[in-house]
Amino acid sequence: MSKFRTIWTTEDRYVEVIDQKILPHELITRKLLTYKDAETAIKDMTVRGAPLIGATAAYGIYLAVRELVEKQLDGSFLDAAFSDLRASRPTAVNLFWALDKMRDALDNSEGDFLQTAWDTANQIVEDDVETCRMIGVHGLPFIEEISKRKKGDVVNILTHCNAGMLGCIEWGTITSPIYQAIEKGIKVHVWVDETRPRNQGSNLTCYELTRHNVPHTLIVDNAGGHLMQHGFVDMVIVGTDRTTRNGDVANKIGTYLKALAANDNNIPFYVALPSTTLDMTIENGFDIPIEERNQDEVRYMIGKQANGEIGSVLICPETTQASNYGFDVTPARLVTKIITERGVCNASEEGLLELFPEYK
Ligand SMILES: CSC[C@@H](O)[C@@H](O)C(=O)COP(=O)(O)O
Repeated sequence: MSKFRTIWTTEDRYVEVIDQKILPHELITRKLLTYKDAETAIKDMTVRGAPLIGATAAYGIYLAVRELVEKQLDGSFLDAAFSDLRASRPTAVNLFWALDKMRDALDNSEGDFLQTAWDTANQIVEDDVETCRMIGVHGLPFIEEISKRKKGDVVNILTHCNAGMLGCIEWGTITSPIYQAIEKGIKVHVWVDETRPRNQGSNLTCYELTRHNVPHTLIVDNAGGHLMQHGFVDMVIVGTDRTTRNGDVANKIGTYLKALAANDNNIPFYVALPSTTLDMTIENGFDIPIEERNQDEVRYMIGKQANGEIGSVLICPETTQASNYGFDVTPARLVTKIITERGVCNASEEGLLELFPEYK
């Protein structure tokens, strides 16, 4: 299966990303020349998805070191880069993980800081590719099992937001088992929640499933419960932006409601978790900072208009105020299993520690 990447380096050692704000209508790339470009790309969601946010921040630090060296700036410039990038988005812990990793590497560098920053950021990217591939290896048996039970009939999988390769580097977390199932000839169909207000489901998940010839159907965010009640969903699989010590899972707003509906209908609810999204410093999900974004993301909808132009339309009275929480927390008790690059575990401290004993 041919894959594409969401972030890559150029011959002149800058960084390029896909502009996810205008997918699926146009495939345009943006070159990041400074750490400020990386910061803006994260803030305005040119790039998004926990692992990709982390990778972009890591390259942001590389770009800051490069600017510092080229313009002979002092260390306060790098400190500013770290604090600006840290403030770019609050919920996905991969951002802070990647920045800490860059800080450690620079603190322990024995000479060429620029090379250290370059190597470390590149390694973060390559590691994510392998992590996602392995999540697919460990997640595939769940799809295989359902396929066998259904005697080779289509396995219907519901997902929310985009935890595909567009949220990562390659493979994706929830899409990795799906792509690997398709490669094995298993019949799969994906129900894609549109995921208001930014529509990562309709814009991004549908885009990448189309690109990989995966049968899928777009549904409104409120359809999942109905589909589950009528036996049209065999499993739910979602990504995460931060999973805490007790197994609580923060993910795109609306994930919790899908977990409740899955639980009520005895449908397994899986979370694909790269270890870079694990936050063992937080006991439970209530302490996760939940992003609140601009209300206009709710008040307006963006799309391609009949004249071919990409634009927005107001969908409520001019004076109506909106609230825009970006994420919610699914309690561990509603999660059937967590699928990581090291294997599968229960959504609990015990379960996570079995796979990640270094956090004991
Ligand atoms: C592998 S990506 C996992 C999560 O980051 C994803 O499910 C998600 O919620 C993305 O939110 P976004 O606001 O688009 O960055």
